[in-house]
Amino acid sequence: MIEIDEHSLPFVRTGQALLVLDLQNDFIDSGAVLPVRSPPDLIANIVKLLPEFRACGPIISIRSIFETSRPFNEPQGDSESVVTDNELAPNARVLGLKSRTTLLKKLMEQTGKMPQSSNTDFSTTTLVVDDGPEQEDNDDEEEEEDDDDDLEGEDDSLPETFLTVAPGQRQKLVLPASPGTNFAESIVAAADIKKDLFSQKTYYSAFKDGSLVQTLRAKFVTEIYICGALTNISVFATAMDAARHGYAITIVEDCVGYRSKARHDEALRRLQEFAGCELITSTELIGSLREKLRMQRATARHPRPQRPREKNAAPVGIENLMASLSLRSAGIPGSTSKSNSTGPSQSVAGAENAGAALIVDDAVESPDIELLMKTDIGKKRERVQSKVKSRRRPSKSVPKDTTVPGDSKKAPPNPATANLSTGPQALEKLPASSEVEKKQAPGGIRTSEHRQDKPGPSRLVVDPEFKPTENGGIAKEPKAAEPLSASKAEMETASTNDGLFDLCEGDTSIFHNLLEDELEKGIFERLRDEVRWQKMSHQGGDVPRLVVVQGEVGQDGSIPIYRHPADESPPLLPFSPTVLLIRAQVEKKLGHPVNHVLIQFYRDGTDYISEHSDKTLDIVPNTFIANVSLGAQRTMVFRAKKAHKTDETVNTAPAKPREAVRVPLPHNSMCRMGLVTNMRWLHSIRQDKRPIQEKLPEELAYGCGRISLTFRLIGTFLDKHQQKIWGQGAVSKMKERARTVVNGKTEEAERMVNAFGTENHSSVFDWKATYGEGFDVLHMSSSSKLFLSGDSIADLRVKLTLAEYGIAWTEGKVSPSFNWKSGSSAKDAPEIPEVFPVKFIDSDLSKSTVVGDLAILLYLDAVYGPMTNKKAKSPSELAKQYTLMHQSGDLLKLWKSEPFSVKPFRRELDMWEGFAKQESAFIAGSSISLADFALFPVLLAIQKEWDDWTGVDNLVDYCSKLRQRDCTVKVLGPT
Ligand SMILES: O=C(O)CCC(=O)C(=O)O
Ligand SMILES: [Fe+2]
Repeated sequence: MIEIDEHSLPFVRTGQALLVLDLQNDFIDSGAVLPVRSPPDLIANIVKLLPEFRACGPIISIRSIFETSRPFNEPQGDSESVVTDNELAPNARVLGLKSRTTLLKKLMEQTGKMPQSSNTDFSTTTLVVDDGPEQEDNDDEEEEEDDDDDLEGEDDSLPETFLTVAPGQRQKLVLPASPGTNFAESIVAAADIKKDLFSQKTYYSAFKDGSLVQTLRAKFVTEIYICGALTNISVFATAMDAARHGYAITIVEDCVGYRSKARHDEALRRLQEFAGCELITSTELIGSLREKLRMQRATARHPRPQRPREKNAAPVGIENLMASLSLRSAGIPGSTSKSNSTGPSQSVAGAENAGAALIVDDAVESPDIELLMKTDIGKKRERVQSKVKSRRRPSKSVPKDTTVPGDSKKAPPNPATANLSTGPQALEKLPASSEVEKKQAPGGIRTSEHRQDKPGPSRLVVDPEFKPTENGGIAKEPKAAEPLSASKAEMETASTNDGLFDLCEGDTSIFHNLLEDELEKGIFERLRDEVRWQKMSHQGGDVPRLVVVQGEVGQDGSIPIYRHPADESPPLLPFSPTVLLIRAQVEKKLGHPVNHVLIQFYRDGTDYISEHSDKTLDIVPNTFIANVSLGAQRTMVFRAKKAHKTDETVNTAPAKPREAVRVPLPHNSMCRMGLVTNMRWLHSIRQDKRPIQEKLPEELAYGCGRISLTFRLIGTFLDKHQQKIWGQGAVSKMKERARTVVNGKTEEAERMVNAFGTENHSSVFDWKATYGEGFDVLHMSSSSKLFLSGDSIADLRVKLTLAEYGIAWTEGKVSPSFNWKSGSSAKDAPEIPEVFPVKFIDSDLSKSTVVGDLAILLYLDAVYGPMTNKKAKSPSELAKQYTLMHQSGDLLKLWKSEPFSVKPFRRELDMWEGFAKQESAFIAGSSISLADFALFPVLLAIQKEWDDWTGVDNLVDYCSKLRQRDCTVKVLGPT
């Protein structure tokens, strides 16, 4: 085997591209068939952005042309993800459809019938929604337009899913060679025909036709910016696909067009949540691009020292290689081109259209790191290496009537003193002493001043049995409280631990060397192999990291519950031994206990968590959130939230890129995040797709895997049956008055999701007003869940039944147990079976759960099957169905028997041939039944390997008939 020294490989700086989607006459022209008129400045914003972006990376304009009808939001393989009204929460749907309903009524009056529609965003919901009362628009962001669903005067009978036609329907849009597919004039005028690329697609997603990835690869693009139309259709499908390809994606918020604000918002929400997309405004992006160019010019004028290489390392070859290709430079002012691999390493690899995106910037440290950190693009470029930096901005005073758990009253730090050399010196800016011991804790938390057993900070104890204070158990709010900060003893520990302090709002710190040697040794591997990781899936894709939730289980079986907007949460398991040891150290540093941990495994640099604020509905006020990092170093990016419209600066301050602080999180460190920072800043762990030559050894350590443990002190609890809820974030603050949990997409769930949204975008957040009443919502998802077993026959049996009965489901996967030491599946985890049985969780209020394929079949048949709404089957019919269902197992057993013996197997096949030969259409009678769902997957599996089907012609016919059936096509695709 040839060993490759990764560090001697040529080093190429990767770049970004702008995708401009579907800006064609059918959508943009004054006579557009499906006009996209929101936001009103859409085209103006894009036109302004194009020349600015061009200087930094390729622009690829892509239009759509109809080829064949494309499925969307279906489970099968080539279906694409888009957002239609069906994906909206019920209230948003009412909002989104309000004016459409009026329109529809008009249309009905005109035509005397309903518009034809199949599988459109219009079909299922419009008919049932009345013009409800005007909903309050929760969105308080100044720059966003009002709900602009007003399509008065336009033909809205066309669905937005313009590449999908129902049988019998005529395609009206994006027809090949029609003027509607021409790029809009304004876009052509703003294009640079020599530099920009133009392409076309026949799917919603620009990636599905296959050539885009190659184009991007050839240009070393790893970051994609997307603009165009519609946010919820092509932009959404493209970004979802881009995420699957591993690109870092940013949506230019005011450069994506839509027809419905509700669908636009939902698409952006999902893109952030599921695809890790970031949002940026065109003004911010232009600011960043300019800053980047300025940096490049400065760099060109003052070449930086080359990254140290090992003495005998091979020379960097890519510059020579690229220089020898006769490619055009985009001619960026100030850029230099060097083909000398031994000189200072700035060089331009001038690929066609790539522009500055390929500038090789190989410096160890930027002389102007401050600047880089301010630019959004610069952030992605810059490597914060040995010099990490603590930046703060002046703490804004929080309005009196605002609940700010853990707010700071400290004097605003002077930004001028928060410079590169901060680091441990910043300790002097810590408050002189902790207020924690003195503070009146919220209801349910007892402060014990004198802990005899252990030295260290005083201990807060959350008691699930707590009696409420007069305001219902919550801390007296909205008094702005002192930050819960480290005690003096703690600070001393911290100072010897070389961390970073006073970050963001001054209440957030990084502690290095959290665990002592003895505990630290081998902890990554121990934890990795100890906890039972779960893959979570959302929208057909996996959440980009593995997760597990652990917590303190009370003697009565009660558990803390942390709610945030997600379709599903893994079940809470008791703290495992290694986690308990880490928790003890964390509590020491925090000065208060924690009772809940979300453990996440970022398997490599492509795993990430998108930008968010932690939701404080269930987090006890005046506490910290602790993120412990083990394994490979990653960077946490804090980005200040947009200014709130009540913020006095908002009308006077010019739009500028939002402040960002990048904090490296080394192995064995802990980020102690204060709730004021959480309120005013978003945080994320972005994808890190830099080539390994660019990464630091600590970023490459542990096979690039990182485990984070997010500890919180939770004040909301569930009883052991997970049926009753009480405490801080629930309606009842007292256990004695615990109320029944609410599941499904209810009005209360929607209010809770809206409240979460408010917390995510408000930099001044009124906890009491938003969360004070409490929510009893537990599971929000209304679709049923299917956890596949990996046994293809069992899984197919269930899926066919679901598809036949028209039950919507989303698939989850329970990750198999694995042994990270050997990289194979676990042999030494006997308590976890190798194959989990297939599990179905229904969408009913009690989330009825059935395990095992045949059990699920019986359940589905009983609850959703034809017997439930038609006349009951006769006992003899049922007897036949159930018996044959059972007997399909015998066939499977014989087929799988080791050693395989032909005779009994043949005999069994002949028996089934007998059933198939009977007049009836299906195996147990004239209609499809459980016997078919159970048998057909077995026959399909046999057909894959067994060739001798002589004498069983009826069985063969039976198989091909079932293979053509809708339910099978839905699950397996067409033959
Ligand atoms: O992995 C991390 O350190 C961040 C996790 C996080 O922010 C969260 O789970 O809310
Ligand atoms: Fe977080």
